[in-house]
Amino acid sequence: MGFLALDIGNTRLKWALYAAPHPGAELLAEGAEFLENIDKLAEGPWSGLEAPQHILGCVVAGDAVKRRVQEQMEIWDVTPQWVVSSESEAGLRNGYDHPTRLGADRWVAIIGGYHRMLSQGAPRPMVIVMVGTAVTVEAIDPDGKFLGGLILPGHGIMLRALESGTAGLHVPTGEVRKFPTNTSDALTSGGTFAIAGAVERMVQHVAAHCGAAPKCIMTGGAGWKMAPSMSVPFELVDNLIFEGLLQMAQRRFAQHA
Ligand SMILES: Nc1ncnc2c1ncn2[C@@H]1O[C@H](COP(=O)(O)OP(=O)(O)OP(=O)(O)O)[C@@H](O)[C@H]1O
Ligand SMILES: CC(C)(CO)[C@@H](O)C(=O)NCCC(=O)O
Ligand SMILES: [K+]
Repeated sequence: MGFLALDIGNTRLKWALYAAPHPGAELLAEGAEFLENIDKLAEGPWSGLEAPQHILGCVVAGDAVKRRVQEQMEIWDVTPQWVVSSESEAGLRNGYDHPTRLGADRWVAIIGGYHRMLSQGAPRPMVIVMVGTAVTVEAIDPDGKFLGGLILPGHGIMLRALESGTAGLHVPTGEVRKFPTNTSDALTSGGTFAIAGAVERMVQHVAAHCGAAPKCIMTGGAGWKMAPSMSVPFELVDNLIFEGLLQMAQRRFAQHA
């Protein structure tokens, strides 16, 4: 009854094998690979796994990467399902102008975050931040409507853009400071507070729109680096996308168990 969840981002592929396709299922194995290394999954980390019965993934890295991953899955006799953002799923409504154009990772994280919030008490508005290659900042109302969200360059992209667009900004990573006094600290702090500032604005917008302070969740590979610089309380969640995939899997697969 194993369930393999996949999150294929623009930098890394993250995978997790669960004993069953529902929230709370036991985690049997997990891993992450940079996209350069995904052609070795079948002969490497996946070679010793018990064949999963269901696979559900979200991909934002493009069709070529998706095909490469599907090739690796040929060691098992199972057809993977890939998330496509829709108008509604798992109690959420998608307010995007064109719902299917919303990044699948964003939709899955919204579903995961909303159900995490519901499990903790009375419904609240939410802000969900994913800090990966790109940064996304999502707004959800207490009834489960995704209101809209921001897309920003991630820290790495911001730094590379500055390095390639200027002559004098090639320096090592610095520290986050309120008043940076060297180039390294100025760049690192600039990127960090650009993200923190965007999040703070979204928190204000959601509070004004919904009339209540939002519950805030942060996730993504670089979430832990951002957490100390946030101005409002955040719950840091290790992999919200897996939580969302388990919610979706329960609705798609569990009844056929
Ligand atoms: N000091 C920093 N603070 C915050 N973010 C940083 C810092 N240094 C690097 N980063 C960013 O962290 C990003 C996320 O890295 P990581 O690969 O762990 O995230 P990810 O969630 O797996 O990304 P994706 O899902 O988009 O593949 C890197 O692409 C880089 O932009
Ligand atoms: C914004 C990213 C890159 C975040 O991973 C991804 O969700 C994506 O490619 N989205 C498609 C465009 C959109 O969400 O509007
Ligand atoms: K991601």
